[in-house]
Amino acid sequence: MTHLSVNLNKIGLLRNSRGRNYPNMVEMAERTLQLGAFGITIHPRPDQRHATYQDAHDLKDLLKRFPGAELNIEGFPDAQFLDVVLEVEPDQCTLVPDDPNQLTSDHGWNLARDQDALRPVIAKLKAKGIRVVLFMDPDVENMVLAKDIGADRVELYTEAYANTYGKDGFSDVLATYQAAAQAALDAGLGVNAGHDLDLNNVQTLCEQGKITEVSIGHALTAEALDLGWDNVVKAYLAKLS
Ligand SMILES: CC(=O)[C@@H](O)[C@H](O)COP(=O)(O)O
Ligand SMILES: NCC(=O)COP(=O)(O)O
Repeated sequence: MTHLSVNLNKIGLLRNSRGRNYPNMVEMAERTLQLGAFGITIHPRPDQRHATYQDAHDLKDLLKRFPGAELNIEGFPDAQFLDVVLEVEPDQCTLVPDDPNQLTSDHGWNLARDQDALRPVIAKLKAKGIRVVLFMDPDVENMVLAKDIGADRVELYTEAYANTYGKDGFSDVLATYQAAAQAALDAGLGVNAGHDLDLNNVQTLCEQGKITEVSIGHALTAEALDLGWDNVVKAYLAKLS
């Protein structure tokens, strides 16, 4: 079974578009956890275009009422992000190499270049008992280094997987992800996955049992426009069970 962490960025985007607290992030998170989701993910970006730093605090308070459920905060480790994460102390922090002005996350870490900057950040987060995940492209050769610099898990960036799903050449791309997941496991890392996963493509990625957790938000929110939020969360849980 693979854990489902629902990314609520797009709930924040809708909320922020009208300047009122509707839809309410905490209420949507509570509803999602009551449906059986393993956790909640948010990715507060420096411009707080969707998830905010205050959401991180509010969701941490909510998660105290759901023993066993987890809060995952994703983002680039700039000073403000790290201050918030070290104060909130989520169960998991996924470090993502995004620039502030990126539309969305679109690449994993270049560990050969970034390892010296990442090591102290990872150590500081782990000293607080926070599980640290590195957002990574599915490159087999980087997994040992990810472990060496202190990561607990990697999150495989799955846009390439999603873009080729069901098309010519997909089997080769799937093999790349499965090999990267196995290399991470062999290096002593846990394996998460995320970005552009959806109800159609998520099961194939997870069926070999190598993926501990998927975080899904954009497609899940769009699918909920057709199927309803509760039905979509339940559908993902069924696919991942
Ligand atoms: C790291 C990643 O791929 C996603 O978790 C990210 O949160 C997507 O961010 P947006 O919701 O801003 O596109
Ligand atoms: N880390 C991936 C995530 O949290 C959500 O990505 P997406 O489903 O919004 O593409």
